[in-house]
Amino acid sequence: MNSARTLLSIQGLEIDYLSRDGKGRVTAVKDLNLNLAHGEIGCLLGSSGCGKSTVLRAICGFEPVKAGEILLRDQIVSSASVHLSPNQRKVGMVFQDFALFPHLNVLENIAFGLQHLPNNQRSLVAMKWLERVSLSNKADAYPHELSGGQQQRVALARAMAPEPDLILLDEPFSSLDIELRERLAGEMREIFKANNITALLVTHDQFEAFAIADKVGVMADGKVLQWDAPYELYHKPANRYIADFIGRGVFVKGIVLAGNKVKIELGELDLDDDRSQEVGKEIEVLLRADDIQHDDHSTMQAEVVRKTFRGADFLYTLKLASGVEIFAFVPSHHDHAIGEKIGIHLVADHVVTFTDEAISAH
Ligand SMILES: Nc1ncnc2c1ncn2[C@@H]1O[C@H](COP(=O)(O)OP(=O)(O)OP(=O)(O)O)[C@@H](O)[C@H]1O
Repeated sequence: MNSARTLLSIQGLEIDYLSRDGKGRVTAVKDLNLNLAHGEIGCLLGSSGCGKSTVLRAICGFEPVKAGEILLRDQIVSSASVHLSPNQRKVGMVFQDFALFPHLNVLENIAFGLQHLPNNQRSLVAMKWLERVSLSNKADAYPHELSGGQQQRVALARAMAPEPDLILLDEPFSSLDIELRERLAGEMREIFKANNITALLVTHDQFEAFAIADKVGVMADGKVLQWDAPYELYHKPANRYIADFIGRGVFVKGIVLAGNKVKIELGELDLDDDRSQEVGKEIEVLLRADDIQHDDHSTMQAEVVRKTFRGADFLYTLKLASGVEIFAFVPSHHDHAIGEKIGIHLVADHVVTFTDEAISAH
């Protein structure tokens, strides 16, 4: 049963389409589950074609569902036998290209969704929302006179003004410059939190997802594989696919030692596991770029084989004596040449291991 604070609940959702040759059906979403509480920001993260947009369209009421249920405020709005129309759902949508009306000025764009209010109220309410996105000085401007980031804020104000229960955003940063995206994701989060807005967005960019969302669902092949806080996804990935998809890391071989430890080429790590592992068993250990620290005084050496300058740090690809390549973030004032050997040590304080399909994460 849903908790009283759950706003959106999706259970066992399945959606299919007519196949391109028209002869059968193809499944786009299957067995998808998630819950979003009031005031929470959720994000579906996955590569192209995994079914993200289909889920948003189904929540809006634009896509019929084959099985499962979508509930808003504990009311079924979509199932195999129930289908509320989009305007019965109190859901707002922000499209990828913002879809502002070019012939209306900013204030008129926002007022457009407020037809239910008397005329004298519409401009006042639209102005209030324009102030909330810090654009009251642009009320008379037309969309083409605004920057991409400003257009996005107008689109947000327009979606928020009718005070829907839930706002859905389809790739809200994809038409903006890459450098802007993370900053705008942070700004959007602040606007949603300040106005207690519940929102669900989709993106294929994990940095955007992490910058904005309280809960992120990693999607693959029509399913949400893990629905969790960004920190949990990074540090406690539920399976190998997620560990691989999130962050920069590699899997290295380890041997379980007595005392619940694991030995890898770089040293020993505590498994700290409730389920003790069989001594001598070979397992895989996830090593992220932030688990390796550069240390000039370390006797453990690795060769720089690749490096990417990221401003504050370099992402080094380092080759160990065995030939295994690992990643390390190193502050950018440590500028080492390709081919140079540098000292490193292991700083992993949580160990993510995989044995065949099973996983344990600490
Ligand atoms: N109208 C349609 N008819 C047939 N198949 C469709 C239709 N819409 C989507 N699909 C298929 O359903 C699957 C999921 O599509 P969807 O657009 O939801 O993915 P997505 O994760 O949002 O991708 P993207 O990031 O590229 O937009 C894809 O395999 C796609 O080809």
